[in-house]
Amino acid sequence: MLLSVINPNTTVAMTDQIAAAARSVAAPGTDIVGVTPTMGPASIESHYDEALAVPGLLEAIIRSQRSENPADGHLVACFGDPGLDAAREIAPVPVIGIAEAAMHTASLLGRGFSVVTTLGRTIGRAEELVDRYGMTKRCRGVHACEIPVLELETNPDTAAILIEACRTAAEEDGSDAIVLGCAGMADLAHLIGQKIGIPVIDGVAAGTLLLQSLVTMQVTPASSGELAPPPPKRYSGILAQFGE
Ligand SMILES: NC(=O)NC1=NC(=O)NC1=O
Repeated sequence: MLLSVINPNTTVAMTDQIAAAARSVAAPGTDIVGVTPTMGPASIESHYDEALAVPGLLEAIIRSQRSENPADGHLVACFGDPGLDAAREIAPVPVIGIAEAAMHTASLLGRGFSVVTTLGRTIGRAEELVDRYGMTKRCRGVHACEIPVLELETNPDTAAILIEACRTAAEEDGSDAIVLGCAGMADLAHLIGQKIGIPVIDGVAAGTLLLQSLVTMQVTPASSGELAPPPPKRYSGILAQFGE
C-alpha cells in the first residue's frame, strides 16, 4: 500500500523528519511518501497560517489522486488537522489528521491525557479539536512549551524544555499519557516517554498506523452525505485550478 504523509507547511526539512517518523512504524509493504505542498506557510502556528495551508494541502491530495499511482490513504501531518473535512470530500480514500489520531490513541492508555503544543496561541485550536473529537472527558489539559515550530529543530534546549513541559503537564493534570502537539516533535516522543515514565504519543506514528489499519481493512469512506465530493463549480483567480 502507499500512504501519503502530507506536511501542510512548506518546510521540506520538516517533511523529511515527518516521513522518517512514519516510516519508522510502517509495516513491510507499506510505502510512505512524504509530501510538501507547492504553496503555503513555512510553519503553522496561527489561524492565518492554518487558513493559508489548506489550498496547498488540497492541491497535494488532488495531485496524488490524479496521478498514475494514487495514495491509498492520506495523513494530514499538522496538529491543527487543517483542511481535514475538505480533504475528506475530495479524497476517495481514508484521510486522518495527526491530532485526531494521537488523541484517540492516547485515550486507549488510561483515563486521561494532556496535550503539549508549541505556542500558547495554538492552545485554543487544540481545545477545539478535543471537543470536536469527543475527547472533552479524556483530555485533562492543553499546555504550551512556547517553542516556535521552526525552532524545535534549531533550539539546543528543545528536548529539555519539552521533557519538563510534558512532566509538568502530566503532574498538574494527573494524566496517564501525553499527546505531542506538533508534527515537529515526532522524533522526541520515545525519549520524553522514557524520561517522564508515562506514554508519549506522537500523532505522526499514531496516524500512520491507524491509516495503515483502515487501508488494510479495505474500508472506503462514504461518498455520500456531508463528505460527498463538492458540487462542481468555477473557482477564480489563483484557485482556478481547483474547479472544473
Ligand atoms: N501546534 C503546532 O504548531 N502544530 C504544527 N505546526 C506546524 O507547522 N506543524 C505542526 O504540527
